[in-house]
Amino acid sequence: MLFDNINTPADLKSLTIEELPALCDEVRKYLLQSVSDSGGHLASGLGALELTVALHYVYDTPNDRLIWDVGHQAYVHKLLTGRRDQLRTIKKKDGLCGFPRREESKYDDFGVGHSSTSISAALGMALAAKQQGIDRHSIAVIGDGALTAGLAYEALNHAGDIDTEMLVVLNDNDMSISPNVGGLSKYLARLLSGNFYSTMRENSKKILANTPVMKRFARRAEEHTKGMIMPSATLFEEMGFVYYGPVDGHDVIELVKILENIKDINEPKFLHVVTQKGKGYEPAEKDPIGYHAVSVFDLKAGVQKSNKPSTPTYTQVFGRWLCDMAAKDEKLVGITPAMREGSGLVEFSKEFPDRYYDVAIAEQHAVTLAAGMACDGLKPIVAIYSTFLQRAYDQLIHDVALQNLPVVFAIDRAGLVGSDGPTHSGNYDFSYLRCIPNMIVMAPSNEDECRQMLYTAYQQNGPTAVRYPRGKGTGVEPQEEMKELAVGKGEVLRKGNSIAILMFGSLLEEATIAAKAFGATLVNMRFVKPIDEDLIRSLSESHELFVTLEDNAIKGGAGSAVNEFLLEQDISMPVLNCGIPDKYIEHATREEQLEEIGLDGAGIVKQIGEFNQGKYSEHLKTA
Ligand SMILES: Cc1ncc(C[n+]2csc(CCOP(=O)(O)OP(=O)(O)O)c2C)c(N)n1
Ligand SMILES: CC(=O)[C@@H](O)[C@H](O)COP(=O)(O)O
Ligand SMILES: [Mg+2]
Repeated sequence: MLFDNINTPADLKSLTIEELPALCDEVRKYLLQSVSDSGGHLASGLGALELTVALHYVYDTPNDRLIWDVGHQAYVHKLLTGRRDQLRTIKKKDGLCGFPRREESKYDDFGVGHSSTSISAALGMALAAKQQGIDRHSIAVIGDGALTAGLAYEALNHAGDIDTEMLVVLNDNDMSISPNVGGLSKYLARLLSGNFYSTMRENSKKILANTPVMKRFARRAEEHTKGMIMPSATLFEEMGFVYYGPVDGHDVIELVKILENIKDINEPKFLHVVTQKGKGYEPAEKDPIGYHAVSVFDLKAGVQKSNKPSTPTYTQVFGRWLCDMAAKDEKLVGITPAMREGSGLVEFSKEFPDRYYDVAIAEQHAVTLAAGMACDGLKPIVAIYSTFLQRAYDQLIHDVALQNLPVVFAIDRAGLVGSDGPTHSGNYDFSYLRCIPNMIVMAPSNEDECRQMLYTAYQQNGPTAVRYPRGKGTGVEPQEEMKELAVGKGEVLRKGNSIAILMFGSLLEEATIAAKAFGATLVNMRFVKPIDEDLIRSLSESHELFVTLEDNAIKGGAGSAVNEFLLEQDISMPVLNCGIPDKYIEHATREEQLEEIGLDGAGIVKQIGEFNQGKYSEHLKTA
């Protein structure tokens, strides 16, 4: 077996080019077995497999810089760079990171996870090499989905204008997580049709047209070129790149030859590679969405759709609410930046196709689009992961909040997200939202409250945010009825003695354990902004310690809001702020992450018991 002896790119280079197709078959089998055993991102890696082998075969990594956009497709990169035996640990506690990570390997040249950064980073490294007289190539591998984000064009605009050698490889599989959308996707198809047919003519139509992936692209090309005038030069050439392609991204020998031919051309280069997401595993080829990210599954049976009825996740609660609210109000529109499935908009997109907008990977555009819609009578819901909303922070402030526009931000994956690790954690939205004037910020303690908060947010005339974690909460089935909550009001769940636990968001089970352990008062604060000042004031008169609790950074978080109020009001009151400490929390399960930072029940008990030299441990009820 060829792959048995391949641990580094140097080993790879010992093979003949003719051996590479067989190697790819072995790597594909290994990848499938490993990811079916461990879970992780799969379809993208299958699609980028031959490209990964060819790049490491031709280029001198790690001296040459190779940057993977998003990085979810880089499992084969990890296999070929000394991490084969660890691949089964990927995304697990103390295991490999799910994305390239500088600290993990000298072959991981740039940390990724958020899309569309690769061209900027690769250009930065190309310029650094040039300025320091280092002989080094710089390559960015970016998908057609990632190429829909504005950041990629900022980089292309710069890279194409300066005579610095670098290579941008577009891995075009016509898929984002969902099918790719937008004019660019159609443009790439037109490119295929123009260059595609000329390439096919040159390289003998029979061979290329009959490869499944090229046949599929031929159909796609036809579809998007009816009556079109073929561009004389591609967009990328107009921006200053030398354009090559499209080429079959599963023909590893062809890829090697092309990469060797263009490697030393001293220009900004753009290689358009066409691939199939999920290539080589029929279930994934047929369902690239379902195999984008997988849990452990049986290779023979494939991923099984779980049909056991259980209480809905927060995401499902949102998706159901969106449809129910849309049925009541025709002004409602739903916007997602390329996360239809993850954010729970599949049902809405089917029931209300004319009010559903997937704007591709374009978070900044999503937010300002919503602002424009809100100016002229619509009620937009921006469904977005907390971590990805970070990319549209200025648009949220400048275009929505400053103009006090009625946009609802349905923020999913808030707080610790588990196996995707620090690049995807939503640890900061309390901190980055509550400082913005006009914002209302809510955090539900269970799935029913999530529904009520979404409804409450929708009733407001200004910008609102409801943030909720990945997965399920306390398993409370949402009521059908939607009712408006009193804005800025929390609720006392449990009256206790001298300690009051002020909980913000989804740590209700953990907070309840701690409240019972100390016989403490437990408060569901519900609103981070406006915070329930009257409740805080009255509780301060009957308690001797506040414990604030949040699945958010302590710094600037909800606990800070309590601290600020007490200080402003000259209320002297000890406060223990429990939340995410000022560091990055590594990938693990969410439960392991919470335990690691003392936000599980026992951890909160320990924090309270040890606070101020154990002053309050006397209140600890004997077990
Ligand atoms: C800024 C940002 N928004 C959204 C995502 C979520 N996301 C991860 S992969 C992906 C699709 C990427 O499509 P493409 O670049 O074509 O890669 P492919 O999966 O097709 O290989 C998206 C939207 C992200 N990682 N970063
Ligand atoms: C790579 C990427 O950014 C997405 O695939 C992300 O991993 C999805 O996260 P969820 O699995 O929480 O939807
Ligand atoms: Mg793609």
